[in-house]
Amino acid sequence: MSIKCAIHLRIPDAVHQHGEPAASLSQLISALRIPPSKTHAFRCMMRVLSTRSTGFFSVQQEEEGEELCYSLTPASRLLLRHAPLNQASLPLLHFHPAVRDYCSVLDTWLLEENDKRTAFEVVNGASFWDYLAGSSGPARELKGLFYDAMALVVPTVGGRESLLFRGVRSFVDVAGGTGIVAAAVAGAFPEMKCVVLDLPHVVEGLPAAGGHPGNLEFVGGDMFRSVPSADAVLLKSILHNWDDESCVKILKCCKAAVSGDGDEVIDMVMSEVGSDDDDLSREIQLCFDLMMATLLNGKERNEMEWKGLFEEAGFSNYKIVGKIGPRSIIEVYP
Ligand SMILES: C[S@@+](CC[C@H](N)C(=O)[O-])C[C@H]1O[C@@H](n2cnc3c(N)ncnc32)[C@H](O)[C@@H]1O
Ligand SMILES: O=c1cc(-c2ccc(O)cc2)oc2c(O)c(O)ccc12
Repeated sequence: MSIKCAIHLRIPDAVHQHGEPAASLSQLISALRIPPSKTHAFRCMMRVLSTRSTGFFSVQQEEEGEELCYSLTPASRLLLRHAPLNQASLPLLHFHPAVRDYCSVLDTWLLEENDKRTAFEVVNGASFWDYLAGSSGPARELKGLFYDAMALVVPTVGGRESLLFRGVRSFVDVAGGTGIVAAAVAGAFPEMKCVVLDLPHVVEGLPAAGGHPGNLEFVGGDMFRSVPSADAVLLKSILHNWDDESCVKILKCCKAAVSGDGDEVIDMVMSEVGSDDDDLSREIQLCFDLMMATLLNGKERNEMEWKGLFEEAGFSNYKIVGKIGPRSIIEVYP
């Protein structure tokens, strides 16, 4: 809650604008117009945001008895309004009422035996994807935050030097959202025909929004029914949203669509306890696994589980060709 508050009040920007030396508490109180009746609470919040484990500000005290002064840390730099890698959408997404409310009923949801709905659906009356299609203010706000947050996970798959797209003349980003990854690929490979397939309400109006390379096309559709034909397809952060049966359906549609080398899957491969993955990657994988199990009917999978899905969908082989933090790149061959 303190992070959400810091983002909304733009505390990192106030510290940044103050410049060197670090901003004192009273300078921040004055810049942010905190009334006298709330200065104690503001001080408490700044202290919480400055502990070693929270790490949003570092604190200095020039001399004993003098005021504490605050400066930015790598974490709070990511919350600066104009930071190129601004990450503010992620905490705001998780504090959106529809998300916050479903997270607060997990105890009763876990005990409900005869209800196959996700915790998100129980609380919000619609699946996550149907909710995002809604036209209410909160739905539009969540949709904006969600696609902004997804844009933070744009792995470096799109560069000209990327081996993933060698010899590929056409590719489809299946459920490619608002096309951030596909636009990077299309820009790096102007000779390649690139298509983003996603639900109609997601891609509606996107080509006309401008700023997209000419070789990028948006198609509204349903990946469970059909995927446009191409040399290769990409599935990034998709299969972890779905149960095994749905994944096999999606993969079969992808297999029917590809005429070239095959599919690229970018998702997490759950590491085993004691593996080479660092603790943070493992912790992120575990949190995503829980989020997928409660927000959607999805899950994170270990290598054997991935292998089982690819085999059941009729693919001949697969190879884990790279890692990006907690995520892996898996090539899957027809
Ligand atoms: C987690 S997002 C990933 C978006 C994108 N691949 C990325 O990594 O930024 C999942 C996407 O699946 C899309 N989706 C859900 N159901 C779909 C369906 N039946 N057909 C096509 N896209 C679908 C959603 O609209 C959403 O954009
Ligand atoms: O609700 C989310 C949030 C994310 C997410 C996590 C970390 C980031 O740095 C950015 C975005 O990812 C999601 C995702 O991959 C998904 O399939 C569903 C929901 C979410």
